[in-house]
Amino acid sequence: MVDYDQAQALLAQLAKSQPAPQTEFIPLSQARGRILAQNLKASTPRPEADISAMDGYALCCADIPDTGQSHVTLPLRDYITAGECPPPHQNGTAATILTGARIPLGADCVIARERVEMCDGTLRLALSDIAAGKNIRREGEEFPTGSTLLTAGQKLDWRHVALLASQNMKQLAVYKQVRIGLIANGAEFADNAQDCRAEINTPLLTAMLESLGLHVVTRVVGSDNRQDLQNAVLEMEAQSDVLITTGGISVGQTDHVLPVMEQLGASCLFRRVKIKPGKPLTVMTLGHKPVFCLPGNPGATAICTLFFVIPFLRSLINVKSESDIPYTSDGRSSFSFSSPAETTCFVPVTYAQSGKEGVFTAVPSRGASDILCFSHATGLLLIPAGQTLNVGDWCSAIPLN
Ligand SMILES: Nc1nc2c(c(=O)[nH]1)N[C@H]1C(S)=C(S)[C@@H](COP(=O)(O)OP(=O)(O)OC[C@H]3O[C@@H](n4cnc5c(N)ncnc54)[C@H](O)[C@@H]3O)O[C@H]1N2
Ligand code: MOO
Repeated sequence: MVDYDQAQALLAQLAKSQPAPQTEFIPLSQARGRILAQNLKASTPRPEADISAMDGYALCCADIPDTGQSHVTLPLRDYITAGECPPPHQNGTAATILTGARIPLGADCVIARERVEMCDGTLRLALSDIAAGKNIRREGEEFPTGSTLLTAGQKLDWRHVALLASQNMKQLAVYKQVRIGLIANGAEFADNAQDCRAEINTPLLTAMLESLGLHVVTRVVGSDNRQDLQNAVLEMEAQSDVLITTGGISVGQTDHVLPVMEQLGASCLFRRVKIKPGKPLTVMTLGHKPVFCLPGNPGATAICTLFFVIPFLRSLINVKSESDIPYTSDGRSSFSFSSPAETTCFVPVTYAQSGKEGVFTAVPSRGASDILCFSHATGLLLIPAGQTLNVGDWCSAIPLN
């Protein structure tokens, strides 16, 4: 049995010993949720050229005669739409221009259509409306050529897809998805069990892990038969990079995960951790493949995944933590809690803003099997073994959403 810090140190070592993530090229349409494996510098600025921000009329301020009048008239010449390269500005005229169209060389101001009057094909506009640069989006004002747009390790969502599209990227390099083989086991999950129970852990873990950009394959072994479990392990091992089992890792007569793994030649990285909930957590390696054996209680499974499995997988797939929801939130505790001398405890909490500071409040939990507490909580606090959290203490929580 190891303590929390020893388990984390062993997992960090195990992560280092894993092969470097492989990359592949995918089309932009499949980029969402994947981890970028290349840096992206702008080869095209945005906007690509000086363009009009309004439907209106392009003119050159220097052309406007100072007549001392409040209004001025200009003949209308060209008609410029987005997608065409307009001829240069003609002195003393205005050109009709649509939003997004390129500003003709020599023009430096756009007056919105609704600000002018038309009289016999001539434009009448207020002098006070005319100002150099008005309603013009300048080339590169969002970003010039050469600016860094994205860096490797970025988990891609619609924001990054927009940047990739701006560079006309049809293909991009991403890390190959780490494949997770997920096995739940227990005779209570067979459809025909006398006392059939709802199987929660594979949907729970799939939802957690897929949101990290991982590829998850699941298998529920609805029996307490050791051979069935062994067959499932072999089948899943062949199609995954990391194996996760839930249930059957404690000391009951039907807890077959450990003996099956040992029979298949797996070595133990650690067996049980001094944490609550989640004590039975065991990590093994089958060949080079990491195997996380999580306790069956869904609350314990969720906590072990958040504090052990996900940090391990994040380091494996090179994902930058700032590219996701911030990994922790900080605030003061509104309650006190003491962890036993040797056991690190996890407490579900809510987080609310009070003045300039966040405040954590404990959410009641029935322990390792409780899943409702997570829906009432926004985060989890870790209270190290032997330590007391007092009211007003500053602390950090892992957010749950
Ligand atoms: N004599 C001892 N008994 C137990 C100990 C111990 O140290 N000595 N540890 C307890 C702790 S702590 C935990 S946690 C559990 C973990 O046991 P297992 O990992 O072997 O899990 P199971 O016995 O298979 O199941 C426990 C519980 O969770 C339910 N479960 C399991 N899998 C799922 C699933 N996929 N979906 C929903 N619910 C699941 C299962 O029905 C049981 O109710 O052991 C304690 N016992
Ligand atoms: O560790 Mo168990 O998960 O507390 O019930």
